[in-house]
Amino acid sequence: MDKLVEAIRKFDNPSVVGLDPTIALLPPQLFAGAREIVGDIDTVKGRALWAAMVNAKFLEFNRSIINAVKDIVPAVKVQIAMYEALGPAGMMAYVETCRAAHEAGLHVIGDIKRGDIGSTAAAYAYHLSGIPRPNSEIFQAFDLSGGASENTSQCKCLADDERDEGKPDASREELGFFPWYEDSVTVNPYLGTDGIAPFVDAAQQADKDIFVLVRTSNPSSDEFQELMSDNDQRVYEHVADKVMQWGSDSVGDEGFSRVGAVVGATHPRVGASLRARMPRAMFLIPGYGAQGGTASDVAAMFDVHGEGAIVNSSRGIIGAWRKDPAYNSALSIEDSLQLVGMNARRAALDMRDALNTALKERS
Ligand SMILES: O=C(O)c1cc(=O)[nH]c(=O)n1[C@@H]1O[C@H](COP(=O)(O)O)[C@@H](O)[C@H]1O
Repeated sequence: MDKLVEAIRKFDNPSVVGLDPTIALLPPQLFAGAREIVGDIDTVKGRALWAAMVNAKFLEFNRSIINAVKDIVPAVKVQIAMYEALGPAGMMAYVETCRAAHEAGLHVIGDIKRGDIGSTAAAYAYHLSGIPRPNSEIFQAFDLSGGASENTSQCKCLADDERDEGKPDASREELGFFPWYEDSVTVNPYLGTDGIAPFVDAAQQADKDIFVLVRTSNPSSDEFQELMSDNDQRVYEHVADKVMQWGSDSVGDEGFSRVGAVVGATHPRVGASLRARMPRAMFLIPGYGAQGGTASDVAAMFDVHGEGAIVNSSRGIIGAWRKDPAYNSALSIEDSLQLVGMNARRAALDMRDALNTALKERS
């Protein structure tokens, strides 16, 4: 987590902007003329065109936000569900969003919330470690290796593209190619250690991080997470102990392991107790703003130095333009996107200031 801690310090801002676009969060003028372009929505072609158009607009919208906040926030969290919902083109919009954020110098948290049996988790973990070269196990499993020169050259070509951008170092080159542009991903611990271990290994290999769901922000999260076990511990406390264990071999120079914890802003008391229980875990704290969490709710989830946590707001930032009286439907696309960016920036600055004030006031 060293790089994330450094980025937070650089901007004196422990917050992350969530890029969770939906059609309702985009200014309607972005879809002007959609009917003519899409034609008959009840045809396969019409729906495919609509999905492609929405994805292109998501990307345009995200870029305007990234540009507006890249000099004041350290990170973005990109929620894959919003893109996946639109089919294959959505995955490209996800990747291009991550790429745009990465190229703007932002730390990219891929909110992919994966978790599965070990062999499947190993495949998901390629989000971090990169897609392997053709002579490696995953290609053999799909029978794509064995002298398949075409595949070899395809992979080499993708690696070359990256080399041209001057990104990967030699060890990354050996691993494979990196189409996702994520610095960390979220994972679900419900399947236990074998579902998490591949992510920990991949993170270690690729100098990246993971965030494990420990105490989530949503209303029914207590159905399982608060259950009491035989030894008087709640389920989320067991998960917290596992997070510490999974991260024990990867504590960085700043004192945090590669295995962080997701703790909802909507549980201030539990969050404070988890802080003490997981001193080496960086917290990713969603639930600020739209879900009701406030700066004073999350202040106790930071460590004594006011570090060790990053707070996410998605709708509260990317949808801030909707409350701006300066918005009107006659604005041009360019002007509406400028308004989106300006409001996102203002909301992000307000959030930064609120968090820093709450951190100062608690001591
Ligand atoms: O892992 C997450 O990021 C996450 C965990 C959690 O407990 N609660 C939670 O809201 N999230 C995510 O954080 C974002 C919250 O969005 P807003 O409520 O709009 O700020 C969404 O992408 C959620 O999927």
